[in-house]
Amino acid sequence: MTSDEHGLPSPPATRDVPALTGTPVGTVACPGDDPSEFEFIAPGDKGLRTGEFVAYNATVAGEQEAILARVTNTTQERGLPGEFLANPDVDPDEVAGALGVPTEDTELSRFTARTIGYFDEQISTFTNPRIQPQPGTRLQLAADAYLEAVLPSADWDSGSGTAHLGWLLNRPHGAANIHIPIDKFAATHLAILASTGSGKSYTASVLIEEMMRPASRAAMLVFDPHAEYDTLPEMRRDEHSHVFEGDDGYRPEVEIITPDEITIPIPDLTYSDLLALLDGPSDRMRYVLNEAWRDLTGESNHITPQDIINKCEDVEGERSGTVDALAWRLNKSLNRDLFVPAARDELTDLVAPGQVTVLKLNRLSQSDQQMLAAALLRKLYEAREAATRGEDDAIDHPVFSLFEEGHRFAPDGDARSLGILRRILSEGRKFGFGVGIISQRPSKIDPDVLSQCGTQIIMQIQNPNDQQAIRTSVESAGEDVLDELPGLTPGQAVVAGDAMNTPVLLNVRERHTEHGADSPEATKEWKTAHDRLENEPAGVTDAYDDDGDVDETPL
Ligand SMILES: Nc1ncnc2c1ncn2[C@@H]1O[C@H](COP(=O)(O)OP(=O)(O)OP(=O)(O)O)[C@@H](O)[C@H]1O
Repeated sequence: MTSDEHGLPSPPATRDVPALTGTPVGTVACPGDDPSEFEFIAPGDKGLRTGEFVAYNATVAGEQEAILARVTNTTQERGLPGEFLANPDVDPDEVAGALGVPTEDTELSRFTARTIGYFDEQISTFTNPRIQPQPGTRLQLAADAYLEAVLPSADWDSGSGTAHLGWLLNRPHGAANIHIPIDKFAATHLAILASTGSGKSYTASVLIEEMMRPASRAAMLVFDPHAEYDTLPEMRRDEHSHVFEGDDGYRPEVEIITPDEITIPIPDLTYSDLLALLDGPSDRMRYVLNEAWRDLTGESNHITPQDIINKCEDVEGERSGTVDALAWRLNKSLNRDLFVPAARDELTDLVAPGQVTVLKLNRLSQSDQQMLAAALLRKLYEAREAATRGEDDAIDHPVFSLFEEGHRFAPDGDARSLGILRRILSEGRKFGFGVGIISQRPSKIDPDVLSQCGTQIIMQIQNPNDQQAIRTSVESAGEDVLDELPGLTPGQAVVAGDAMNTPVLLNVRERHTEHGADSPEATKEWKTAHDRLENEPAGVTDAYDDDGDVDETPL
């Protein structure tokens, strides 16, 4: 492990690949079922687990190459006889003694491993030689420094920013750190998928912290329906200055936009947004509104609900029943604090380099959250398109947008935000617009959206439908890796896709800032709330009758 002057892990400094091999661990027994697989035997006490990396030497085109393989399965090869172990009164050591074998040698394991290949420094990725190791070939544990250098698809010489996500599972804390290239997942998008409570928002916060460090200074926008990212301003605290402060005095800006500050400008809506807001409009109402909206948006950047109603009246030529019905519907849906008349002409308050903006959407309905996302994403996307074409430099830097509860914004079904998200995910790379989708229900995400997320961080997933959705949408994670998902514990993840040369299992690192989304400790909070009620001064309504029963007086 390499670290900086503050002891923080730092990525490999050069493209030079360190030696692959390390401690001897086992011996190849035979080929496996699949042409890329082989089986090997190793003593049980070597601590090898599924997901671990082993290596062997082979001659490829006349050159000696060290070949990397991943352990995909493990079974017991030989242990103490079951009939003795079935009797709990018999000490296993006595059995081993009676058999004449030392206890530490009685466990042998048979492992299946899948060949990944040798690391080709010319093309900075693995090449599978498709040569099976001969039975009897010695295997070694792949060295930490080698794995740090070759697992992520980062170009260490380029000086591009990387995110320290954690360290390889099965290795000691911090022994083999994984730094993933930010440019890769910011360009071809990211998905963080896991069951509830498995560490999605924790991992997303680790990524945000990494992206906001001085080496990256990202422009980030977080759609946060559960107010889980409130603690990010801690990045600016002095105690974290060794992590987040640059030599030039840079510190990340954190803008937390609260629900009452969030607005949707009416001129930023489309005709179909308006229709979606209205309660069951008739065909005639649709026609009138369409005409009115086309005229109005061509004329002004400041539109009130009354302006729309007036324009509808112009289209009809009189205050008809259709206009009255539209007026009732428009007032009902648009006469709320959420909608404002003035178009958003400034986006730089929301996205700026070195700034993460968190939109706390917790008091908005799901359809309002989708409407807000649709209007804002369209604006941002247009700005990025214009900047890339050299037509406007309002947002002249890439943008990365993260969606908590991603299935709300890009559901496998209908949502105002789905169309623009699909577009950004398929074309955003050209315009420097990256998206991160976080979700506990991969099966409820639009399959096109999910399959366009080039890098995946997948944590524990139990639900078979969600596992299946990942299998069909995520090409890069092999069956052997996906089989691990149910057994992962919070904070453990599989990382696969564009940011990696091969999938890895890792422990996500600890956050520098506090985690803002811990589950409430229900029993403790009930007791505290009960004590508070008991000690309330006289005159305050008591939830309980004198006899201790709940007071059922109607409210
Ligand atoms: N890498 C980690 N290191 C330490 N603790 C972690 C890590 N990842 C998760 N945890 C712990 O696991 C718990 C759940 O994490 P988190 O809130 O991120 O889950 P989640 O998947 O986002 O859940 P939800 O779907 O309910 O929002 C947290 O209390 C957090 O403290």
